[in-house]
Amino acid sequence: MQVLKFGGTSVGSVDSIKQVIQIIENHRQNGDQITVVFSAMGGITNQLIEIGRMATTGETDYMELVRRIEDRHFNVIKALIPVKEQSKVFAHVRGIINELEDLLRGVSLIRELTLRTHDLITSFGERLSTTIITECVKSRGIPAQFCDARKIIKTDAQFGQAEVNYTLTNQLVQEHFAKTSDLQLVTGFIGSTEKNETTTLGRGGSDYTASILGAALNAEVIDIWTDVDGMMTADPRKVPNAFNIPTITYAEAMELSHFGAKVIYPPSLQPAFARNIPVRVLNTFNPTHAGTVVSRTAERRQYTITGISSIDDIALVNVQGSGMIGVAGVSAKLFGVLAAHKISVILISQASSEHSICFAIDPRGAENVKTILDAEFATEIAHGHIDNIAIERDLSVIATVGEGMKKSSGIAGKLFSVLGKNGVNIVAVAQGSSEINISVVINKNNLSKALNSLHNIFFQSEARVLNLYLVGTGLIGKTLLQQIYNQSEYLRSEKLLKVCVVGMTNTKKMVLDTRGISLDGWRERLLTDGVTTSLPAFVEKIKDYNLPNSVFIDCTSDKDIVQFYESLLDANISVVTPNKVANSGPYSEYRRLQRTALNRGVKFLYETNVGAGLPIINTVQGLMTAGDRFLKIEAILSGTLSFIFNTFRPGISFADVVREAKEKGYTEPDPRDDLSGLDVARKILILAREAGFPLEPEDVTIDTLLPESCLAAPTIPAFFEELERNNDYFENLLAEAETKGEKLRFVASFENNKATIGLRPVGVEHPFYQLTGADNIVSFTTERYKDRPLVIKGPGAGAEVTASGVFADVVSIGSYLA
Ligand SMILES: NC(=O)C1=CN([C@@H]2O[C@H](COP(=O)(O)OP(=O)(O)OC[C@H]3O[C@@H](n4cnc5c(N)ncnc54)[C@H](OP(=O)(O)O)[C@@H]3O)[C@@H](O)[C@H]2O)C=CC1
Ligand SMILES: N[C@@H](CC=O)C(=O)O
Ligand code: NA
Repeated sequence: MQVLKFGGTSVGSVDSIKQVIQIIENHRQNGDQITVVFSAMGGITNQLIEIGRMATTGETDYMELVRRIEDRHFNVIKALIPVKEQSKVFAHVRGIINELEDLLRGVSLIRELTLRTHDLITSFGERLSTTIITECVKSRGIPAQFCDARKIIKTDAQFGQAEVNYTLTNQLVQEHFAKTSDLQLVTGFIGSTEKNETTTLGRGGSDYTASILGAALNAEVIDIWTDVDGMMTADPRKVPNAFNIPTITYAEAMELSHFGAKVIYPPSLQPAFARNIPVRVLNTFNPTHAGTVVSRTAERRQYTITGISSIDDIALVNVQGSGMIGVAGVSAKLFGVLAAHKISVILISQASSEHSICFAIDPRGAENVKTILDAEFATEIAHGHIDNIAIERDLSVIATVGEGMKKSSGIAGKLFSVLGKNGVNIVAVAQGSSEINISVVINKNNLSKALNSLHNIFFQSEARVLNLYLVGTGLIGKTLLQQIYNQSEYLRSEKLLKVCVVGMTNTKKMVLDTRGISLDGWRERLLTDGVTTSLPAFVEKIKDYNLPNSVFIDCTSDKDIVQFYESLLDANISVVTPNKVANSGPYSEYRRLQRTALNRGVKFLYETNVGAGLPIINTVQGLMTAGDRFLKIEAILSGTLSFIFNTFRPGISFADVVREAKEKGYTEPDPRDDLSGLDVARKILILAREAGFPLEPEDVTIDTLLPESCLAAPTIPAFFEELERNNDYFENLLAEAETKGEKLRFVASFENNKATIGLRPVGVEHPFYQLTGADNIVSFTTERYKDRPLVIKGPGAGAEVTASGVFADVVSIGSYLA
């Protein structure tokens, strides 16, 4: 025997009832012996409750609602039962509705609704749905019988939530089923007392009916047909990556449902559980999906945890005081009084110091709880043994559930670490000794971020999402987007990293979309959906979204944007940038950003500040971490100037060579920054700082290579004009060097706390002499690299190598967060 149960949405419309009948027919074709339980059509039970309420107040409009209920059932008859059989069924249903109307008239007369009458009113939902479906099934030639559960499920007289008399019920069920071979279609949710008064079975009612029948008939399986593909690893409305759980134990299902997973109500499965009958949760609207099997033992799984659930709004009550330490009975008194007032406690946590106990409750009852406890502990509070009862609101609780957590170490570590890296503060923690649930209380505004980052980390085979916000879609920004686009498949399959650009902006337009901006059409998206740029608004939105694993990428050379870095880092958002402005201002600002990132456990990365994608900053940081000490740095740090002095020849215009450097993507957005030496000054300053020296910008001496008039040029076109005018000056510089067999190199050096930069002619014996193209070279002399320096050399400017360095920083954050 198999027991099937169809919930409210499954029997909620003509189309869905057709689906249900199809499922029943499939079972019959397979030769399965089945019994089917039905809920009321979706929404009807609530309407019946409302009708009952209206009747007690004397409102007569309830008749209108009764008509609507009747119409909904009549429409099913019209659609699914052959015309010539309809009138008989209409009459039958009308009879049931008449009974309801008589009852309501009575209620309306005495203006009183007892729980007993309430149960009787709500019983009509299941009676109506099951009646019409029985007729539909019979009209298809299937021998079927309507079975009113009130005849076989016997309960006590606790109306609203009656207790089942299993001995009597089992006997009645077995007798009933022994008498007939017709398919039994049973009303869910209802039963009756021994005096035949109608009762209801409380929360999870129809599932409970299926479970009672399954247990009494020793069914091989109970199928709960719903409108979702079984239970999910998390609520898919909050965690888009949530997926189906194929098997789950009763205990896990119980824990998850306590924390808000509402697909089934596991306590109602207790009779099935006691007899070790598996329960399948299936989708009426996707019947071939395997759903979820709930059973005593789940098969071995891929993941250590089974699901994550949450209660979105809770309040935490904190009872603390020195008078609690070592005093027996405080918690007994506390929880005794809560129980006496029927206050349900969601979670409890007590530190072993016994100094405080905190517990979570429904926030709607918080004021009441405070009043109760203030009264109960009035003496202790008056004597100062217990502090005032404190209530904290706007909190959520997240439960991480799984049998796989039992005796497996590192789970809590992982949980706290991922929340920590995402800046989610943990207010309280509880783990039961069953070890299948770790619950954390957090601020409500972090709920979505916490759920998503936990889901991401525990369900490892799915790619972890890295959420990127890009400012600047110029040369470097657009090249970066192209590289991300080209590499996304590799990152997803080989690094389990899903890189998702969720915001982008330039000086004109900005667009934000938490679902991600498609990278093969980002320009169009920016044009069509973009709104006028406002950097403060962009940054505020990023903080508002509060997405896990967020990275802000600044691909501008803007000076003002850096003012946002600190608050972003403070909000646990990592920052990656090729922009040198933040790191080359006052030392205190540089230091503050480093500290903020460190304190927040997020990353501030800027490898491309020096030598573009060449691993220069990482190398310096590596040496520093390992305890080396820097003695001297000598370097060529400008790709632009390298290129210029490797290309400029007598007879070629110097200005044209600079133009060519710009076209090749080597220069700063404003090439005056390269030619004036400012760009190199920033780089040597950053290198010195990374090497542990607290230099200020004014500590860098610049021997400029430009004539005064070029330096003073007010615009970029005027600058190029000045370069044209000074062509002789540059030719002379070159000629002078060449006569000595030397080459011109713009060299930066740092030694004895002093940084200098300037044009230096270098002879053939000098290591910088051979440099070609736009290459950079850096030579580090340190305590450990003293006899021969550590040298890094290669292309130090250009869109591809720079974007690639930015990209590498971004991906390293992905690995760190994982
Ligand atoms: N080229 C190279 O080899 C290297 C460059 N870098 C650094 O990379 C950075 C970017 O350079 P590059 O791509 O050439 O510069 P571009 O001028 O090509 O692009 C800058 C982008 O930033 C946008 N932008 C500027 N200010 C703002 C603002 N306030 N708000 C929003 N958007 C803004 C611009 O918008 P719009 O499009 O509307 O003008 C543009 O899209 C610079 O800091 C540079 O120093 C670092 C290492 C090497
Ligand atoms: N304009 C710079 C680019 C890298 O920072 C250069 O020429 O080196
Ligand atoms: Na670099």
